This record gives sequence, C-alpha cells and structure tokens, in this order.
Amino acid sequence: MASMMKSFVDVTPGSQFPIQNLPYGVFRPSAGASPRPGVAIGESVLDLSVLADAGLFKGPLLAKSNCFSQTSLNAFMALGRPAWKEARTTLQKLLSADEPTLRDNDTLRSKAIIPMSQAKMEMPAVIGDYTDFFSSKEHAVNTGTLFRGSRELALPPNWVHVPIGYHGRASSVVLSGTDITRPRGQTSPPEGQNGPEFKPSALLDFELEMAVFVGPGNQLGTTVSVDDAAQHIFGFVIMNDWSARDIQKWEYIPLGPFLGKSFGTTISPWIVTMEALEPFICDAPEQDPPALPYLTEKKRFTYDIPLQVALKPEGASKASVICNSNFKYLYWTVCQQLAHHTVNGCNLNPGDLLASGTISGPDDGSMGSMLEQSMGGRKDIMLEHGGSRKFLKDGDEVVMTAVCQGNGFNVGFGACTGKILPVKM
Ligand SMILES: O=C(O)/C=C/C(=O)CC(=O)CC(=O)O
Ligand SMILES: [Ca+2]
Ligand SMILES: [Mg+2]
Repeated sequence: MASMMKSFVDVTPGSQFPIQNLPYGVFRPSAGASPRPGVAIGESVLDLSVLADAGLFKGPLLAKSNCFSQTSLNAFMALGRPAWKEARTTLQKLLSADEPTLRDNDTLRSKAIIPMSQAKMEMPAVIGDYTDFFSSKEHAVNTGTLFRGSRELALPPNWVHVPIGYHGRASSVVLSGTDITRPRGQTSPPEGQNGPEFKPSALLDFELEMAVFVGPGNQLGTTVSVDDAAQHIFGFVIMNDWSARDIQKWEYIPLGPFLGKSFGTTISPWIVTMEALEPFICDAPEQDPPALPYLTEKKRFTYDIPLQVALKPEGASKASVICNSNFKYLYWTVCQQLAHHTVNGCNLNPGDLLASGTISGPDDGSMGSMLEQSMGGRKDIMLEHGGSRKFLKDGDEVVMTAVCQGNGFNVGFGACTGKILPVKM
C-alpha cells in the first residue's frame, strides 16, 4: 500500500516530501553548478542527472532519453504520462528502505542526494505561454461586486458557460523568494479631476492561485477533449498573481488585465504530480446550468488541496495567517480549462503554465485576495501577531503554502513567497 512505503532517506513524520510525493524541480547543487532536474525527498534533493548518468533509469521510455540532462523539465514534460509513471516507479524503488542500489553505494549516494538547504532552486521549466483563468465563483462574485457595483450584476452572464481567462505575461513569472518591486502606473482620475494619475500603486494585492504545467501539447488547429485533458497535465504548483488593483481598475475595460498584473507572478519551485495527488481526488462542485457538451466530463473530479496565505510585515518575527482556502472550491476544473483553451484549435506547448484564477471559498476566512478581505479597502484585515492591512505595504512578505493530508503521510507543495520592495525611482 502506498501509505506504507518508506525511504532509506530521513523523512521526519509530517514532512511535506515523503516518498509518496516526489515533486519535480530544477536546482543547482552549488552556486557554480549547472541547473538540473531533481526531486524533493524529506529534507534532501535527489539529483536526477546523476541517476541518469549512472544508467539507473532502465525502463523502455527513459533508458535512452536525455530528459534528465537538461536545464529545465520541458523535455520530460513533453514525454507524457507513461514516461512520468515509469520515472515515479523507478524513483520510488531506488529510494525505498529495502533497495540497496543507492542506499549502500556511498559514492553514488553522496553525489546524488544533497541537503535541500544547499540546493539553489531555479525555474522548473521554460514557460512559453502563461494563461490565467477566473474559475472561482466566490471570487468572481466578490470582485465583480467591488469592481462593478451590485451583487446582482457581479457575475457576468457568460461566466457560468465559459471558463473565462486572459493571456498573462510569461516573461515575468518568477520563482518563490524573488522580490517584487511595487509597480507604478496610471490610475483613475481622483475626485474632482478629469485626467488619470500616474503614481506608485497604492492598492497592491496578492492572489492565491494554483497553476498546472502542460505536458504534451497539441498541434495548432487540433483540440484536446475534456476527458483527455488530464493526460496533458504534468503537475501543480502554488501561484501568487500579484495584482495592482488601482492600475487594474483603470485599464481592464475592455481587454482585461494588462500592466496591473504583468509586473510579477510568483510560483513555488516544486511541481507536485497528478500521480502524487491521486489520493486527494474529490468531487468538483456541481454545475448549474450544465456546461456545454465539450465541457462536460464523463467523470468530473478535482483535488482536495488545503491552501493557506500568511503575511509577514518587515521586521516581524512571525507571519500572520490571513486566509485558509482549498483548491476543491473551484467551479471550473483544470480539465475543463484545458479543453476550453484548445477548443478553437489553439496549441499548447510543454511547459506552458495554466493558472486556476484566485481561489476563494464560501466563508470570510477563505477569500484569496486582500481586495476581497478588506472589501475593496473599506475594512482592516487584522494580523494575529500585530498590526493590520488593507493592501500590501513595502517590506511585506506573502507566504502561500499547500499541504494535502493523507492517510499516514502528507503531500506538500513547499512555499510560494515574495517580498514587496519599494517602487524604483
Ligand atoms: O472581477 C474582475 O474584473 C477581476 C478579477 C481579477 O482580478 C481576477 C483575475 O486575475 C482572475 C483570477 O485570478 O481569478
Ligand atoms: Ca489572477
Ligand atoms: Mg501576475
């Protein structure tokens, strides 16, 4: 049984990275070394390039592949689920407590397994294109009310039929830990003035999201059906879609978000695979009205992934939790998003990033942005360890985490963090 599996590598009870997880990332074992693929195990990183060099991927799909000698995971992503399953089987065997190959080979083991504290994480993939959806009904109603007035007009009439999204900016997707500079830009005319202002954003916000990396893509002019969509998804990361609400509000009609969101988007470094998430499959919300046939799944499912956001002001010793949400709340599933993205023949490529949209839940504690929590800046968000906020201040660090609680083990995502730097002169 998967839950009974144990590794010879030290994994403390409650670790986010037991042998049941094995998320993929790209890291440098030392500052001067080249980036290479690895998996997280306990407090360590297993170097897949070392295993590949030692000829330890012996299965039919990976024995001759050079995908683990690359500086990104794109080539591995492109191989598809049978190769991903082969890799997982090989890695779980090599890492298991009763398998001597790596466990008893001191030279190989010390080369292949390094402390995570020593590893410098890099972007896991070259992201060609990044799309952000808008799939939480709670978030859509909350922001719609704040941006457009009444709760009745909040949800656009297309929302329950179309998984709405916008094309984001891939160049500014950055890895967890990267500082984010407060953007400046145009904002609405202040009371009594008729021209816009140009100033540092005063309404800087986070958006709690998850995103999937696309595996095998599709040719331009072809589609991926909703029931095949899962075969095109490699795995999940946590994502923070930083948003400057004052810039966004002035610019977004009629073409959607532009500079209010393209100044930085942060992802967590470890990609948790669909295989690792299997124990956390659950029902997705029922859809009313029913979706069009091309969006109707034979078996509709999503994942139970508890999410948390904490805010740590500059100099504070502790971060204050300000949101507890869950991936399972989303109305549109990742399979519906991916099928919709390709239904016009648009091609997806390995390494493309599809983000869920802000994940808000049904109660006050589960709102995935400060815009919602502060009711558009009308209410203070109290920080449990002191202070309050309406929007982000310079020096604030936002820490997003996600841990699935399994039967005797956890499957975690690590953290997606970023700190706000003052606007640059
Ligand atoms: O309601 C709006 O007009 C805007 C909403 C957003 O800013 C959300 C967006 O980026 C999509 C999402 O994260 O759900
Ligand atoms: Ca977003
Ligand atoms: Mg963004």
